[in-house]
Amino acid sequence: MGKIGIFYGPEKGSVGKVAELIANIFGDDHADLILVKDCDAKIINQYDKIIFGISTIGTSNWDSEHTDTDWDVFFTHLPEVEWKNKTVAIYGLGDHINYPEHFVDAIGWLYEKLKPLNANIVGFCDTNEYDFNESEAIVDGKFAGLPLDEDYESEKTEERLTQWINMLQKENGY
Ligand SMILES: Cc1cc2nc3c(=O)[nH]c(=O)nc-3n(C[C@H](O)[C@H](O)[C@H](O)COP(=O)(O)O)c2cc1C
Repeated sequence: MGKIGIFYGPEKGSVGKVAELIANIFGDDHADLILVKDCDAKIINQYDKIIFGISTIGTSNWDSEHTDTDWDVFFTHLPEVEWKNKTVAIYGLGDHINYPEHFVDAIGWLYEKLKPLNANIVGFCDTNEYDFNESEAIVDGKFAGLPLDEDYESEKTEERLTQWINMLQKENGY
C-alpha cells in the first residue's frame, strides 16, 4: 500500500501541530508530511490517499476571499493533478468562539475546489458535536472534513482526531 500524503499549511501554528499528530498516529512508514507551499502537481500525484490540513483566516466582514497565500498558490496546482483513484480527507482549524458565523469555512473552500475535479472526498463529520452558528464547510448537513479548534477546545482534539482517523482507516482504506 502506498504512503499517505499529509499536505498542510501554514507550517507553524495549529495546522502544523495537528499535521504532526496525524503523522505520528500513522507512523513514518505510512505517512509523509508535505507543506503546501513546497508542493506541486507532481508531488501530489505520488499519493493515492491524501489528507489536507488548512486553517480559516478570514476577514471579519467577509468581503474578500481568504488571505492564506500558501494555499492560494497550491490551489493553482490542483487542476493539473490526476484525481481519478485518489481519496482525499480534509481537516480544518478554526475558532468557534470568535468566528461562530464562519466556523472552519476553509474546509468548505477547499471542498469546492476539489469537487469539480472529481476527487473522492471522504471523512465527513456530524455537526452536532460542535457549537457554532454558520459554516461554509457544511455539505449535505455534515462538515466536509474534520473541524478542530485548538484555540478554545484543544482538550477535544485528540479524541476527535482518533475517531476521525479510525473512520478513515476502516471505511476508506487509509
Ligand atoms: C485574522 C484571523 C481570522 C480568523 N478567521 C477565522 C474564521 O473566519 N473562522 C474560523 O473558524 N476561525 C478563524 N480564525 C481562527 C483560526 O483559524 C485558528 O486560530 C487556527 O487555529 C489558526 O491555525 P494556524 O495558526 O495553523 O493558521 C481566524 C484567526 C485569525 C488570526
